[in-house]
Parts: sequence; C-alpha cells; structure tokens
Amino acid sequence: MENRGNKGKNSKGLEKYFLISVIISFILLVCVTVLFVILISGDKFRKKSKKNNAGEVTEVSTEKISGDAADVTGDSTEDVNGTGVNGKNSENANGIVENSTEYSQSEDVGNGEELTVTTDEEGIKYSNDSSDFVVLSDEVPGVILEIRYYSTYNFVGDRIDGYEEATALITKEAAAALKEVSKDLEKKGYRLKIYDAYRPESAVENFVKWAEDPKDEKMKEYFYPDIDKDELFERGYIARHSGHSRGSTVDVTLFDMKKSKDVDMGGTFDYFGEVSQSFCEDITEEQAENRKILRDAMTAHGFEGINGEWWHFTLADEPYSDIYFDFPVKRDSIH
Ligand SMILES: C[C@@H](N)C(=O)N[C@H](C)C(=O)O
Ligand SMILES: [Zn+2]
Repeated sequence: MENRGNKGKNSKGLEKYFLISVIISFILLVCVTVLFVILISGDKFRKKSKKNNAGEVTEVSTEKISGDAADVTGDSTEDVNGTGVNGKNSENANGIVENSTEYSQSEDVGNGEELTVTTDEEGIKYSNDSSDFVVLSDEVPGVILEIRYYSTYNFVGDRIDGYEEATALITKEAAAALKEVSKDLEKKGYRLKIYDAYRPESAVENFVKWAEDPKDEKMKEYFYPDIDKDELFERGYIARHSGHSRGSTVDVTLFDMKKSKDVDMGGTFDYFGEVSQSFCEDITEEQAENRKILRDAMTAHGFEGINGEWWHFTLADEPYSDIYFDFPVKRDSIH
C-alpha cells in the first residue's frame, strides 16, 4: 500500500516537472520570437529613414526584394506623407531586384513659391507643378507658333510624346522677357516664330527611345544627313536632360512681316550639322546679319544663345535652373 502511495507521489512529481519545463520552453520561445520581430522591424526602419536636403526625414527605401524579377519590374508608385514616392526597380548582377526609390518633397524654389519636387536616384529633380507656367501666345501678342514636336515634321517624323496641342508653354519670367523681345522686333518689321518652348520630360524620353532604334531613319535626309543617328546625343545635338524641360528655353526664328515669310537664317531648325552653329562662317553675310538681329534682340532681354544652334535661347536668370518639368503641352495644363 505504502509502495503504491510512493509510486503515486513520484508520478505526480514527474508530471509537475514536465509541466514546468513545457511552460518555461513556451516562455523562451515567445521571448525569442519577440526579440526577432523587434530586430527585423528596427532594421527596416533604419533603411527607410533618411534625411533630405531640407533636414526633414523623408521616406527613401533601399529595400531589397528577392524573387522573380518579372513580378517587380516597372515603375511603382506609393504615397508617403501625402507627397508620393516613386520606386523604380532594377535587377542587379546578383539577380536581386533593388528598389532604388525616388523621393518627393516640397521645395522652396527661391521665388516665394513652393513646388513638389521629386529627386531621382541620380539626384536629378523633377516636378509636374505647372503653377509658374503660362501659355506663351497669351503673353506675347503676335507671336507665331510652328510647334514642330506636335507636328510630324521633325527629326523623329512623328508627333512627340507630351505634345498634346499645338501650343507653347513657358515660365512667366521667360514669357515676360520674350514680350519685350517681340516689342523690339516688331518695330523692325519682324515677328517671333516659335518652334519649341517648354518640353516635357516625356518628350525627351521619346527622343531617347527613338535614338535606340537604328532602323528608324525616315527623316535622316532632312535633319541629320551627315551624322550617324547613334551620335546625336553624344555630340550634343539632343540632350538627355534638356534646358527646354526647365521651362525657360525657346527655339525661335524671325518672320518678316513685309515679305510675309521666314527670314533666311542660312539653315533650318533642328538641322543637325555645322551650318546650325550660331557663328558658322559658311553662310552669307546677310544670313549672318539676320542671325545677329535675332541674337541681339534676345540677349538684350536676358536670353543666352548656344554655339551649336542659332535658334536656341535660354533665359540666363531662369527661375528653375535645376528642375525638369513633366506635364503635357496643352492649355489645360495651366491653372
Ligand atoms: C533637339 C534640339 N531641338 C534641342 O533642343 N537640342 C538641345 C541640345 C536640347 O535637347 O536641349
Ligand atoms: Zn532648343
């Protein structure tokens, strides 16, 4: 009887130890899990927080996403703090897809205005805020528009992405300066004819895509007969980040009101070759003088030309010297 009583006591004691060790193991498991979760989320937070130029903390994800690249290629857009973060995914050499994310912030652009600006992984700033832009023909009476990238008569041979109407948009500052240029030239019997003004980033992307297709040379004989298509960017005839996208650049020529025709500049718009150089010596004196009339009128009101293209001028004191805009060329883009 006493033996049976001891056996009963021993098995109860064993049960007790078993129960206690189960409880301890369970508590240990919970602790390890909690610790693991804290470590993981801490790491993620450290990666996501980065100070922007203004000293504010902005979301910048450098998160690595492994797995099937096909699932994650393309652009992703995610709203963060109401401003937006655009992630562009690219696969690295190890087959890991890196989400090198752009970030957006509100930026004081120095003229009392705040713009929402997105900075990409190369540090290039973009905005789709058109609030400082106007319709050029509303501000400069008598200006003539021949918007080549809306038409198909340009070096690509098609309407260019982002040109949705045959109109010209430009910053208020550049429009005010052009108005003065136009007034001066009118006294001499000329009007300004505009080929291009603000150029959306999407248009530049269209140029880049076109340049990557060596078979598409349908406009070669008119615009670049002596230059290999694959050298147009390299030689500076077309820019990957164009001053036009900053909103204060125009491509312009003179229209003679008495003769009712374009003034002879000894070369045509977007001809990629030496004759387009502003001070080309291979043109007549009269043609050189005509280029001078245009250049003098533009520089008198704050524009600067470039050597490679007699028709291309940028407002020297441009309001957005490092911001590239991307909204469509159409009246509706202006509020
Ligand atoms: C493409 C041509 N019209 C032009 O604008 N070229 C300059 C270099 C640019 O792309 O800004
Ligand atoms: Zn130009």
